[in-house]
Amino acid sequence: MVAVMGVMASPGLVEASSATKLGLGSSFVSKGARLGSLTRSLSLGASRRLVPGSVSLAQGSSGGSNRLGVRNAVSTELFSKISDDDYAENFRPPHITDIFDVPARPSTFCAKTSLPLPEGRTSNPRWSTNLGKMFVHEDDRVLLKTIKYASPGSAGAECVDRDCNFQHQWVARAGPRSKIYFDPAEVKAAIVTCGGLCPGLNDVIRQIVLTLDCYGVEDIRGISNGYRGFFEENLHDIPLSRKIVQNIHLEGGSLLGVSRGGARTTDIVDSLEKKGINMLFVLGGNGTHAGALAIHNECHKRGKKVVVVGVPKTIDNDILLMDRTFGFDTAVEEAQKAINSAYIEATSAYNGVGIVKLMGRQSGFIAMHASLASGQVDVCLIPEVNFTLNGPEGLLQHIQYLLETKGRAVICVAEGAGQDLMASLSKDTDASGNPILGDIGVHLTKEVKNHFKNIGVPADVKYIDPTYMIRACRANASDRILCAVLGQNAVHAGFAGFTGITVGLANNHYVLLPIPEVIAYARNVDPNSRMWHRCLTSTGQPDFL
Ligand SMILES: Nc1ncnc2c1ncn2[C@@H]1O[C@H](COP(=O)(O)OP(=O)(O)O)[C@@H](O)[C@H]1O
Ligand SMILES: O=P(O)(O)OC[C@H]1O[C@](O)(COP(=O)(O)O)[C@@H](O)[C@@H]1O
Ligand SMILES: [Mg+2]
Repeated sequence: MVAVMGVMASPGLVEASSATKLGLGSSFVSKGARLGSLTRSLSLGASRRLVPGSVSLAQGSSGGSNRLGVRNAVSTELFSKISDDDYAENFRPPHITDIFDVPARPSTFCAKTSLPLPEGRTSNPRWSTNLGKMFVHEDDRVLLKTIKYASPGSAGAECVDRDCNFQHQWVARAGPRSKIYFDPAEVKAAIVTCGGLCPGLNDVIRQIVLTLDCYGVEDIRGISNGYRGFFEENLHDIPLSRKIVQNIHLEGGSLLGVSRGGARTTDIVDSLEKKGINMLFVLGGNGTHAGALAIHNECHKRGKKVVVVGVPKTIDNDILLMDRTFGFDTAVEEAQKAINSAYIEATSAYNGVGIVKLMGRQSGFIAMHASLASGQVDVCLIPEVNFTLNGPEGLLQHIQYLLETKGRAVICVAEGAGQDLMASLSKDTDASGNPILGDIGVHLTKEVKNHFKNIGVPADVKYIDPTYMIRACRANASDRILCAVLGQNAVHAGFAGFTGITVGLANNHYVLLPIPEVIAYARNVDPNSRMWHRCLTSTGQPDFL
């Protein structure tokens, strides 16, 4: 059980001593922000699930404090003492045998051949001799966090008590098990891709199909256009095989198509039942995984032996507990072309200003990493950090200063940044419930042009929006490897009987995580993180507040 204990606010832990020109001080997030998310997760947490990342005293990686709107110092008895056992319980991936009485059988996975097994055989005799130690032990675990912080005030510290005691957060290791819970001949597998596009979707689809094939599964289908493909009459399933997927990774997009909206769990599970699907692979982000969890719960409620396994897809990299999600690396790399173009335009023009907008609805990871990587960005703006346009500390004044001192300015802005600066802030949402954002790139461009026009200084402002070009491209080599391992591990997890889980790269190892742990809230850039400070060090920008 979780025993509540108090942690008194100690301002020294979280507030920077002095606000420097670099603005590091004001970027520190208050303890209140952190506690806000813990309180939220606990009060919402019907399942008593813990969100380990949300209990830091000194770090605010869950939604910038500006988003959570909780900046007060906290002196109430809010913190929970979380034991290693609590973590073990919360990270235990749900298993089909938790609910159904299903016998284990020897694995049919054979990585070396896709040839059908000889008549009457359920296992391949070559394993023991040829494949050596290929199976993961069911008790293998990966340590999620590896740093022992000496103080809650240490950079990036995540602590659950005032002494910052080390917590063993063990999570299940991904990979093929020697025992499986499905007869491949009886498996009807389906793959669905939801939400927005992301480089690498086809790689993951391909790897799931190839791995299913290695287990001996023949009935594999793709669901068209996301969750809608389950119930929209004009959408038809796509048969999948090793041959069909062989070269799909050479193109961006999704062979199956994507969509937003259509979170009709009952209809989806009706469709699963009708089609006899018992192994469902769901590729998508936070919303998709919420849908996958609902499907998993509904299947179990109906007594259907179905495993639901997620593969996190988010170009924004906004899923908790993972080192990175596939497509992110490619996005950062593709963004370099746009930033470099903005830089060339800005440096070649007389008083040139280059503005590049990158994706990142709530999380500025792409903008932050792309800015840091490029070394050509003077100002990086992300949703997690507020800024002002006007006044002596405002962005426009700084651009003027850059033109005076460098003769150019390059701005990289995440699409979710500065939403409060636009007059007609829309409350509309897309079909999935995501906020429809104002175009901060267009707004900034207009404001910069107006500013220089008003003060009678010529400025040549160029705006580049490469967002969909970045999202639609094929994955780079590094992401393709990530996709390969995640896709393969998703199948291993399904055959091993895990359900309501997702696969991920955590602390450089491949792991299985219960879905609620990764979607408790969107992962954000922590304005107090070392990475954001590195970005600020590189750009040299002030804090604009
Ligand atoms: N809370 C939710 N519960 C169930 N399904 C959801 C939920 N949020 C979104 N979905 C569904 O998941 C799919 C993808 O969601 P979306 O937010 O567009 O993309 P992403 O999965 O990348 O976050 C959509 O079909 C949407 O209707
Ligand atoms: O135009 P669309 O399809 O709504 O996509 C735009 C959104 O897609 C994203 O790239 C990723 O969103 P998802 O993770 O929900 O797919 C966001 O950064 C962006 O706001
Ligand atoms: Mg979403």
